[in-house]
Formats: sequence, structure tokens, C-alpha cells
Amino acid sequence: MLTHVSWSALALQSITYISSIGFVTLLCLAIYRLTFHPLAKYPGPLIGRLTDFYSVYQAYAGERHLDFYKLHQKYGKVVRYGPNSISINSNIALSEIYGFKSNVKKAHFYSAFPAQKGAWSTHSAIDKSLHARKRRVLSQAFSDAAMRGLQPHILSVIRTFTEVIGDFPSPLGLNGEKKATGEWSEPKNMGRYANYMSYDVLGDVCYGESFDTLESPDNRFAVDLVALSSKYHFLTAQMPDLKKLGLHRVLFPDLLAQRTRFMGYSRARLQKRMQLGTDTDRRDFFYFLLNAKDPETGLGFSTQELWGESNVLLIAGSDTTSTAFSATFFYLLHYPGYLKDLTKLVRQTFDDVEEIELGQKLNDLKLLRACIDEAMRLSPPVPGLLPREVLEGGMDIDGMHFPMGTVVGVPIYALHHNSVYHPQPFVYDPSRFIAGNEKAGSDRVKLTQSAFCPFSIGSRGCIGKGVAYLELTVALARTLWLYDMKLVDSATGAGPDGNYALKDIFVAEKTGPLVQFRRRAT
Ligand code: HEM
Repeated sequence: MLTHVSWSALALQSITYISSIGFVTLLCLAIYRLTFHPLAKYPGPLIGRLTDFYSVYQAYAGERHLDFYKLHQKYGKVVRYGPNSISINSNIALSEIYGFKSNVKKAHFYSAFPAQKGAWSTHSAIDKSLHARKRRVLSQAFSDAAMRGLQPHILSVIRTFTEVIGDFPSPLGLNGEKKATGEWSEPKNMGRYANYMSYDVLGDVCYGESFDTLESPDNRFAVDLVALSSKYHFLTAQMPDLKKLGLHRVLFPDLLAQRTRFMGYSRARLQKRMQLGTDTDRRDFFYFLLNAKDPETGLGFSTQELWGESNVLLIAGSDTTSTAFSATFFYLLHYPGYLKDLTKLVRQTFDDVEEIELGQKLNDLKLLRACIDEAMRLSPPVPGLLPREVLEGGMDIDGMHFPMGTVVGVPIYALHHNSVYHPQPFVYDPSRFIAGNEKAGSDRVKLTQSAFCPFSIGSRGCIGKGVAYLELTVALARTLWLYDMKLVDSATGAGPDGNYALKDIFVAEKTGPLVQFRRRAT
């Protein structure tokens, strides 16, 4: 019979035995990953080559995009940042990985996004045929005709935006309580106000009504939920096994709670919109999504799938556009020469603010688009690396062969700051996007464009690019037409390199610049 002492000895022996097995297994895994693994020849940080916890940590710090930049500075074009993951900082890799002919699918990373099994969205769908069906249905909501139908709603939110930033308490021309010309507004944190504008636009174009955050501070909690939910997805996506083991509940309980709140909010918004049905004059996105049938299969979206779309549109459509918008303000105010030139151009081109809308006159303002693009180059709204998994047969990328199962990607922020394509990469210089000026010949512009991908490219590239440019160009031009502006302090929003600082949460968190507005005198 075993005594108490011998039971303890046995337990101790078992623990020692199991720990030894665990230790030996981990040691063998580490040796394999560092020496025999097919990616062992590629350089990278030691911890990253050993475990995906490296990426979880970088994501937690919000500096993953900056880390990719530093890693490529240190190791060169190719970096192994995870045991099975490769980052390539080149324009060739960009077109080969994300282009239409590529032999990849979205990586397991994206399985962290759906709220439930089956609630895959156009964005998170990994299966290529599932994605193709969703994209065909969703594209109907983004057609040129659909966009023209939505423009009046976008304009209505932009009008509210241009009133609110100038401290006008009521829509233009009503109630007569406008501030006299010559008086500066209260300082506005443009990171916040850009969020409110893009979020309200999204409500209007997707759900049939503005979310009304510009005018009603009580509604602004939803803007914060969007960011917190994105952060949760981003952290758990780095290492999907965390979720399988239930560790996400222990590591990120607060974010998980906020993400659950966000999903409830998104479902409630969808239900409200579904009650409105399709018997309405308003041709918003859900009008198309509720009606749409895949031209090839005849299938529309189930309620579960609509919920998935609602979740992605709330995040992908708002936090991205707002970053591009506030970043453009930041750079124009830090480079007053461009602010002056662009303001003059806009005021010379349009006789009245209401003339500023989609059309040839706006398209012809090359400097306007270049100022926005250059802001997105320096501070990309999706700054990190969008991971793709190599499919059967492997794939050649930029002259290297990668076997099936390898996770590959191009780090957007690092590519946008690669001096091979962007000389003086940290300087704000919109002229690099304009052909025919003294600095940039058309070959130079082509090179710049070949390494510029804020919307990504190919079959998984952004479907909302047209809406985003519509909102960004019209809102910026209208603001410049109406207002003079000045920085309250130059530090708000600036990172250590002096540029507009982002926290990478898949999309981006930002603050500032702090700006005051004054109605133009003439
Ligand atoms: C400046 C604004 C925007 C930027 C920089 C941007 C950026 C991106 C990027 C980089 C992707 C690829 C993501 C990935 O591969 O994981 C993407 C996809 C997507 N974006 Fe945008 N986006 C913007 C605005 C919008 C807007 C306004 C909408 C909708 C109203 C939208 C809806 C989507 C959707 C649905 C996808 C998934 C497409 C697919 O996988 O087929 N985006 N966006």
C-alpha cells in the first residue's frame, strides 16, 4: 500500500517526467524551427522565428507596422517574423502576392474576425469560392450608379461636418447663429472629428440613416466600440490557437467584453435596417445586399451573412477613411506651402461650395488627390501586413520559392517608407504622385505607384475605394473652400519622427492634429 509520502513522491516524479517531456518537445521544436524548417535560411528576430507570441506582443504594443520597418532596415528585403511567416518589402512581391494571378488564399489570421461560425464576411472569407460569391453580390452596392445615388447622403453629412468644425450650431443658413467671419473656432481634435464624419457617412450609406455622432455626443460611444473591437480581432488573429485554448478570455477580458458589445450593436443596427426592408427610395448598401442575388448562383445573403457584412462595413468603412482624412489635415498644416497652394486652387476652381461634388472639375484637381495619397503613403490607414497563405504547389515570389502553407505578405507601412521607391521617404511631398512636374517624370510616378497600396490590390483589394475617395476629396475641398485653418500646437498627433503617428490595430488609432477654423474672409 502506498503511504502519503510515496503518493507525494509519485506525484512529484510524474510532474518532473511530464515537464521533462514538455521541455524536450519544446527544445526539439525550437531546434527544428531554427535549423531544419524550410524557412530557416531567412533572417529575422530570434523570438519571432521561434514563436508567434512575437507578433502578439507587437500587436499589443500597437507598433507592429513600425517593427516591420525596423526589421527590414536590419535584415533586408526578406524577414522571417514568425515561425511560418515571411514579410517581403518589395513592389514585385506586392504584385505577385496580392495580384489576380497569385497562388494564395487569406491566411488563418482572418478566422479571428467572424462573430460566429458561418458569419464570414466578404473581408474575412478565407475560402476563395465563398469570397468570390460574396464579392459579386457586394459589388452591386458599390457600382458607379449606386455611388451617384448615395452622393446626396454623403454630401449631407459633409455639410454637417463643415458646420460643426467651425462651431456653427445649426446647419448652414438656418437660425442665423453663425459666428462672425474672423472669429476662430474652438480647437478640434481632427482624429476624433474625422472619425465622427466617416462613421456618420457609413451609417447613411449602409444603414439608411446617419449615426449622428457629429451633432450628438451621446452617440459617440459606438465610434470607440469600433476601435476596441478591431483591436481585439487584431490581437487574437496573430495567434488563432490562443482562442482555441481559451486564453483570449484570460489575456484580453476587457477587449473581449467590448467586442461582444460591438457585435450586439452591429446586429441591432442590422435588424433596424432590415425592418425598413427594401420597399424604400433610399438605395443604401443594405438595400442592395437585401435584394442582391449572385448573378452566377442566384443566391443572396442569409441573415447570418448580412451580420458578417455589417460587422466588417462598420470597421473597414469608417476607421480607415477617417485616418486618411485626419492624416491629410496633419500634413497640410505641417507643410503650409501645400496648404496654401491647394486652398488657392480649390477656391479658384469653384465659385460656390455647393459646386464641389463628384465630377470632372473635382477629378481635374490633381494636387487634391496627390495630397491625400501622400498622407496615406506616410500614414497608411491599414498600416500592417495582410497575411496570405501559399496554396498547393508553392509559389515563386520575387525570385524565391515558398512551399505550400507558408504565410507571406508585404508590410504596407515599410513598403511606403522604402527609399528604393520613395526617395526621402519621411518627407511629405505630394508632387511624387503628379506626373509632368520638375521632380517627377512619368516613370518616377509609376515607380511611386508600384509601391503604394493603402487599399491593397487584386481580388481582395478594397471594394470601398471609390466611396472613400468621394468622401475624402469632397470633404477636404469643401473645408478648404470654406475655412482658413491653423494648428493649435504642432506636437499633437506627431510621432518621434515628426510624422502623423498611428497605432496599428489592423486599422489605426490616432489623435490630432488640433486645429482651429475660421470662415474665409473673401
Ligand atoms: C481610406 C479608406 C480605406 C482604406 C485605406 C481601406 C483599405 C482596405 C484594405 C487595405 C483592404 C484589404 C484588407 C485585407 O486584405 O485584409 C480593404 C478591404 C475592404 N474594404 Fe476598405 N479601405 C477604405 C475604405 C473602405 C470603405 C469606405 C468601405 C466600405 C464602405 C470599405 C470596405 C472594404 C471591404 C468590404 C473590404 C474587403 C474586400 C474583400 O476582401 O473582397 N473600405 N480595405
